[in-house]
Amino acid sequence: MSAIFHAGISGARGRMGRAVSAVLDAREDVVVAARFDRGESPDLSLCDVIIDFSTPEASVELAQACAAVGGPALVIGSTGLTEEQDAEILKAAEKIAIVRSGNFSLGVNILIGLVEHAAQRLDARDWDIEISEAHHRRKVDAPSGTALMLGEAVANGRAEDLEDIRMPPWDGITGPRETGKIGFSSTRAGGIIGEHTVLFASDDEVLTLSHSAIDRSLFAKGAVAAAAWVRSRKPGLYDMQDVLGFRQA
Ligand SMILES: NC(=O)C1=CN([C@@H]2O[C@H](COP(=O)(O)OP(=O)(O)OC[C@H]3O[C@@H](n4cnc5c(N)ncnc54)[C@H](OP(=O)(O)O)[C@@H]3O)[C@@H](O)[C@H]2O)C=CC1
Ligand SMILES: O=C(O)C1=N[C@H](C(=O)O)C[C@H](O)C1
Repeated sequence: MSAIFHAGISGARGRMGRAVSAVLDAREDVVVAARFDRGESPDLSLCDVIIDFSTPEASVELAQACAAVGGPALVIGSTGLTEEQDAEILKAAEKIAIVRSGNFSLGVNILIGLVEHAAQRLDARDWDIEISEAHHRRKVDAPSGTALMLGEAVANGRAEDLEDIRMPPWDGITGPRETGKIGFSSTRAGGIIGEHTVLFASDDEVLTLSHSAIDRSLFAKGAVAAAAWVRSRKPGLYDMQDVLGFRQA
């Protein structure tokens, strides 16, 4: 058995916080040293690593607080951060190790590589790309963090900046589709856990790459694997590609 570590859960009473709690409680090598929500201040010194699925504001505050005292390490799953909030997380990662991902599932992290590969090989002059996602009615941000990661994968494959090729949602008299742009669309309904599809369409054929999350515990298991990985890393901003060993040296 690996060495015991002390974990904290931020957003502990939320959907993901409860899923993380269940995964941690089932492990013999983890002591849950802190569980906290809005308005509660954890004793950071009790934890080797904190897993955070809360809100953009709460994630930034937590990262700043941990960075100010040189630890614990963090796993951040919150989505919907602004560019400024992204920059604050990056700054905190100069002082502590942080794994951040919009999706902790193995399947999505494989999908990212497939999407980048396809985007690199399918000529942007012939192939249009649309990214669609569906989630439960309580999700507050759109497009999802995963959809944006898939957009980044397309942009990397095409050697472009996502912000330069991202289109506003289709609505009204839009005119014809601009060559080389990526469209995003979102559905919010019922209890859908998380569906993502990247559609590549030419005049002659359509290729779809997609992922379905069947149970929310999927993300919790990935986040706990990230916590076990990051607690002994040096300061820096990491993602699931690092945790899974997919990053090329
Ligand atoms: N990366 C991934 O794989 C995944 C990411 N997510 C993302 O995780 C986030 C949370 O999702 P979900 O669990 O469904 O949302 P919930 O709304 O169910 O849970 C969020 C929790 O965070 C709490 N919270 C709010 N402010 C603070 C704070 N300052 N400190 C600590 N906790 C706080 C909330 O408390 P209160 O209710 O009192 O406000 C609530 O308990 C979202 O951004 C979602 O998109 C979700 C699934 C997977
Ligand atoms: O809010 C959710 O539930 C989810 N959020 C993440 C996202 O924004 O991509 C990951 C997952 O799809 C579930």
